[in-house]
Amino acid sequence: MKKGQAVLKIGTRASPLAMAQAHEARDRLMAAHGLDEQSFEIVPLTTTGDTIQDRPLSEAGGKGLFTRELEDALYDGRIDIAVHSSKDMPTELPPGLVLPVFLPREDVRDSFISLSAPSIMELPKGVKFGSSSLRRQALIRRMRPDIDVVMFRGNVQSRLRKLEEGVVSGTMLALAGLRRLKMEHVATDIMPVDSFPPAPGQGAISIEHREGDTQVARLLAPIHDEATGQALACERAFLGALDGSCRTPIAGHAVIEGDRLSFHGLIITPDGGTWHEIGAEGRAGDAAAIGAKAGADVREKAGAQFFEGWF
Ligand SMILES: NCc1[nH]cc(CCC(=O)O)c1CC(=O)O
Repeated sequence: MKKGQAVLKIGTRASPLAMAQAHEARDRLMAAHGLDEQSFEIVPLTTTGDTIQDRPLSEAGGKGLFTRELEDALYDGRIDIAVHSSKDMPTELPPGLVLPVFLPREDVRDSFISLSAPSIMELPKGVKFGSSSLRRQALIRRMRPDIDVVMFRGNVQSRLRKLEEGVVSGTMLALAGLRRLKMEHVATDIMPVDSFPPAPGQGAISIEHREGDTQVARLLAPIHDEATGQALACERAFLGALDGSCRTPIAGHAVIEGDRLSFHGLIITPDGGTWHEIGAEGRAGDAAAIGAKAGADVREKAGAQFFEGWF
């Protein structure tokens, strides 16, 4: 792509966080190739996941709700690339599409947000806590079985309003999202990864495009971050081995140091009462195999009855 020539169409959800992620991808492409804004068009699309506000996404069909519209637009050429939160990406892609590019990962941790207590442990007994993530709900219940965990959706602004109105006493958001929105200051506390492990893919932006689109692949190559790609290969393989869906509280976090990878995974019942953890280490180049084995191992450790009733 040369200056003033073809325009790369960047598909994204229309939410403020998704738009920030699309701009980050565009800015990295501009810097890598010495291009200006005229070479790119950001195309915001509304997805099913954005329009359903009244019920848990896990009931509405789970993963894919945020990505299907973008994938249709890739198929019919309305967009050339789709920028995603990796956390929202199903482990299996539709035919003819690839997800080969990951931008350098933001902070993977969850943040606790409250106007009434400095930490989860200091929340008064029995108060309401809002989250729509089954993983966060289960991990909160593990820490505080007395707390009333309620469904809570919507963007950052609407969640903060509900906190002010006293609808809930606390909620949780990915620190990465807050940072990208320049709203880190609303975080009350930051959860440690050991006791509150993040979702597979949390904090990483990924880019999907049509298989065999070599022009786009070449354009994207310089903005891919290899360490993030390896961590994500491990985490997504872990999720895949567990048939990961939104109905399954699963956490998985891989850390890359040089050519080494270490992984921590956890599966937990929705009530937070029972969980199984797994640790794994190996070569970063074996990321996907390490994640898949960790998934198989934790599944065996847990036993079939662990999954009954909620898979
Ligand atoms: N499912 C919504 C979603 N997808 C990605 C992020 C945060 C940003 C990230 O993890 O990269 C969020 C919101 C949240 O969990 O706070």
